[in-house]
Amino acid sequence: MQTRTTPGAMLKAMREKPPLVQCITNYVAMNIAANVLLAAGASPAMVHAAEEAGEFAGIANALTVNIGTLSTQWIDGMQAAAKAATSAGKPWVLDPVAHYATAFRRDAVAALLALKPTIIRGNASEIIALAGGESRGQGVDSRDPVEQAEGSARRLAERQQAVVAVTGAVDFVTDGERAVRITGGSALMPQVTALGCSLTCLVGAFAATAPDDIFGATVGALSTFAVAGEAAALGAAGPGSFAWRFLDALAALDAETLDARARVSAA
Ligand SMILES: Nc1ncnc2c1ncn2[C@@H]1O[C@H](COP(=O)(O)OP(=O)(O)OP(=O)(O)O)[C@@H](O)[C@H]1O
Ligand SMILES: Cc1ncsc1CCO
Ligand SMILES: [Mg+2]
Repeated sequence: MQTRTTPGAMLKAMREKPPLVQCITNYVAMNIAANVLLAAGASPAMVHAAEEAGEFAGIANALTVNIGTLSTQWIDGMQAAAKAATSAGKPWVLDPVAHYATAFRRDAVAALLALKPTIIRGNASEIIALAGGESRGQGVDSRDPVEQAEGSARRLAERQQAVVAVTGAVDFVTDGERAVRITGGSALMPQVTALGCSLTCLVGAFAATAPDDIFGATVGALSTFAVAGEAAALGAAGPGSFAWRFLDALAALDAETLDARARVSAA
């Protein structure tokens, strides 16, 4: 492992001092993402209005920005919050949902990238397109394997001076120099909408807990999903029962089990 603290130690620290995480996320994800953060031990707040998003970022410990259900008013809130987080030295995470699909999304993401996100989390199609490649994504769904996005992720991390996380069957995390793969999870995860969006919020929670180890925090959050996903899949009959089992598995996960089951290898 190339991180300073283990995922389990970070999970424990997060539960001992729950971070306030401002999540600007989409209408589809709001409920499940808030429940995921509560199950993991963080305090979520879904605050996006332009009138208050910047002010709220001043009191939150981390910010996450997801463009899933975008509108002009939301963009103003996202930019105000990102600026406030950056100027207060707090980590913020960008989730560029389907940014390749329309000019509106592409422009919004370009403006957000200019505000220097600390971490970028997306699926393989999103990360390939963000680095300037040809992606096969269909709407919000990835149609590319993560292995194909590894080079794109490294280039994007260098260009943006950010940690980049690509998720899928095997996750990949890089800061441009270090890189790891994380295995685990379940094929049922992409069958439940907005689990990726929820993971982005959890990455924010881990980053709030370990702001001096952003790479390790990202690996910690992804490992938590991988281990909880694997546990939830054991008794699941399909996406419906997987969804509630996943929340239960997250809430039941302890630091020792996480560290014993997390499979992180250098890439
Ligand atoms: N085939 C798979 N096997 C195991 N885990 C998976 C698989 N596909 C996705 N995951 C896991 O699901 C979680 C969400 O990642 P995914 O790449 O599906 O996000 P996403 O496409 O942004 O999702 P959404 O847009 O629906 O929120 C991650 O923890 C990832 O590791
Ligand atoms: C289905 C969907 N549409 C816009 S955002 C979202 C959630 C998964 O990204
Ligand atoms: Mg997504």
